Amino acid sequence: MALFSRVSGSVGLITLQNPPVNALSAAVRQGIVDSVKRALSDPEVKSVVICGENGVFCGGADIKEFGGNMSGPPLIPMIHAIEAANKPVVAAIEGSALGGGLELALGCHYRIAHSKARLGLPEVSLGLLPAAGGTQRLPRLIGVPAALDLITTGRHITAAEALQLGIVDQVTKQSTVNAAVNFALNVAEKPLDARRISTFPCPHSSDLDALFEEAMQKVQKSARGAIAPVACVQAVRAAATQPYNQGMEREKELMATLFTSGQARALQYCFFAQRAVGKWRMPNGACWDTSKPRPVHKVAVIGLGTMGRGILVALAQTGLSVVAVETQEMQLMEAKQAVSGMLERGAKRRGVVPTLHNITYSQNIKSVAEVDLVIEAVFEDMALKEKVFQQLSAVCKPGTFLCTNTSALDIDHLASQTGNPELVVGMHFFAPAHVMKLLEVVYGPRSSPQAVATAMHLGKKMGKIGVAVGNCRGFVGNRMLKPYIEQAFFLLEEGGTPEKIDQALEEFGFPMGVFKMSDLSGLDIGWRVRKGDGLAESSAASQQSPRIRDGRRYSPLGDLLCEQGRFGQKTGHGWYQYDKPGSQLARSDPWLHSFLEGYRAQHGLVARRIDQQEVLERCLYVLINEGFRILEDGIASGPEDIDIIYVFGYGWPRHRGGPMFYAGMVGLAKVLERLEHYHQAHPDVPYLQPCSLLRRLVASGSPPVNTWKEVIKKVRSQL
Ligand SMILES: CC/C=C\C/C=C/C(=O)SCCNC(=O)CCNC(=O)[C@H](O)C(C)(C)COP(=O)(O)OP(=O)(O)OC[C@H]1O[C@@H](n2cnc3c(N)ncnc32)[C@H](O)[C@@H]1OP(=O)(O)O
Repeated sequence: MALFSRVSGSVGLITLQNPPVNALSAAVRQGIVDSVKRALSDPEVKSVVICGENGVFCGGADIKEFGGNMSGPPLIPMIHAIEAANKPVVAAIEGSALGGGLELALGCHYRIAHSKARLGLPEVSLGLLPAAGGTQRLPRLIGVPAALDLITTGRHITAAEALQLGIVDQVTKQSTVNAAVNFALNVAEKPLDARRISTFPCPHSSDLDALFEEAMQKVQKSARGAIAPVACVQAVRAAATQPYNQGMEREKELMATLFTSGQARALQYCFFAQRAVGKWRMPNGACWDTSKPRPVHKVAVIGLGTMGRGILVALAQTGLSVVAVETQEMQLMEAKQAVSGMLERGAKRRGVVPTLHNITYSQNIKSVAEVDLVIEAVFEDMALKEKVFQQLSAVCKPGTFLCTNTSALDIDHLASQTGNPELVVGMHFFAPAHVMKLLEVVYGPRSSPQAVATAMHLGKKMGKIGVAVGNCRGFVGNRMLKPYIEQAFFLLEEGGTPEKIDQALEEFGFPMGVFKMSDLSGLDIGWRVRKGDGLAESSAASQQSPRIRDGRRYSPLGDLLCEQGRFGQKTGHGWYQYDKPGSQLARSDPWLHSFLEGYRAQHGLVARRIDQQEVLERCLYVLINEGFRILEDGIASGPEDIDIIYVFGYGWPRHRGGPMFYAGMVGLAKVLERLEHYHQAHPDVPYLQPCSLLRRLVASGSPPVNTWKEVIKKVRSQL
């Protein structure tokens, strides 16, 4: 809805009403159309202000309407009618003016924003473009380069930046509606011709071709196969090179292609999935409604290696007081310097004061006695973590939450080392922890709902997307990664190369393939785990067949590289070679190729040609299959949890919606058929055996992803 009222005698005030973000639903659009007509026909009204209820101007088109039948007045003529009005229309922007909301404001003759408002055209992140004239008006208002930046990145800007760019005419710290009404009173009789953005010429540089070529190259490089950013550039190009009406036709044509694309569906699914995971639910039904987080004022981080430092930075940036404990003096000094640098650089980027004074450094674990929550980030070794948890349990005040940043170890076992296992949860951050958005909050069988609520709440404060998951080896993300990496190793044995396998995965949209990723994280990490599991034995010492473990196919390739001291980027050699230890540019390594040839010859393996399709099917479907097992086991509460973990923690291309959504797009029957096919060819690889939940979903007609939870409930109730 939109409410019309008359204020200050002659100002027509139109208030958008659609909580929580005043999205432009059919009813809101109808309300605007009716209110504008009323304002223009009322002789007492001399000027108009458009604002949003509850301190939010407008969050844009109603995304929930996109999947269905879109009724109600369309946006474009509605905005044209506002721009063509013969009375001044002022947008009073508080909170957010995003997407269609900003396009509505660009149709107004003036824009006044509150200093805390955020503006942007984020349609690209939903697989769309600003198709209510945004691609045509914005470049005419602020020039091509600035418009390209905002439209292709979808970034939200502050009111100050909007003022600097010329998007808004005034910024206020007072009541925006009052400021806009006063402004409207002042401009009531002013001519409007120079205020209609669609009539502006598009300001250009002399070499438009070069400018757009550069923009297109930049966008294609970062888009990783997403089509919307490319369409955004094409639409802005139309604004720069064609008259407004023709540009609008081009915008419409490009939008028509995007609107029905699978990518737009995937990206919109991600939008809602991200919000759905924020409303976590444990198997016992605990959620925000039943479990309130306990206030956390003081936090401790134990262990200042790479992960601990990142966590410390993220915590300090929230303004919380943090105690940082590192027992090794040298490591403590290095960490202190590194953390200060990270905080200073981050503060400079954000134009704020660095929060260095929030941190107290100590070598003594007893200094955490008064904190409300501890995040342990010591080396990934169970014996060491056990000891730390025993110490924490002894020194912390009663009620302190004890969290571990383990990426795979048993939360329940660590909880059993303490006097209060209900206070223990996992907080699994992703490297670099001050940058990566994902946080797996892992509950064990004894973790209290309040501990989960507190960890989720703290994560949100740190700017993380928390996903609450159950306790199992590797939790969700790393558990699914294991069969994915295993398949990549098998593909190498069968004739693949790191380059070809990585290329297939990068063309799919991952920022880096499995082997480059493994070189980056360090091959020794997996080696240590495999040694701990009794899998990786030195080839000389091994009593077992080198390629079989417990009757299952096993590839010792990773172990053999580690035996050679090839740990990846940090040693200058891994699956690739690097100019020097620590360099990032991966180059093909002839040594590796002859090593693979020798290995195949030694084991009687005949290399065959492996195409891109096989790489994708084997690596991705096996990962998806494990995702179904995770759902069946109740470790993740729904496919959205898995998808958000993969999109935000593992580089899964967002425009493909996450692995579980992707499986639905490919067709569950096809995923099942290909898994059966590969399992038949490799019966000694249990991960390839299709999971029973997948079979059940296919048998029940492959229902859409948002209905799987019902099927899962049934399957689990029958177990
Ligand atoms: C035919 C098309 C023609 C023209 C092109 C125009 C296209 C568009 O305008 S597309 C939409 C562009 N807008 C956006 O992408 C903004 C999306 N929203 C946000 O970024 C944020 O929600 C916010 C910054 C506006 C507010 O953030 P926050 O306060 O953190 O709240 P939440 O994100 O949790 O959202 C609360 C609640 O609102 C729902 N919601 C938000 N935006 C929309 C929307 N545009 N349409 C429908 N629903 C929206 C969101 O899902 C949450 O719902 P739940 O509480 O049920 O989870």
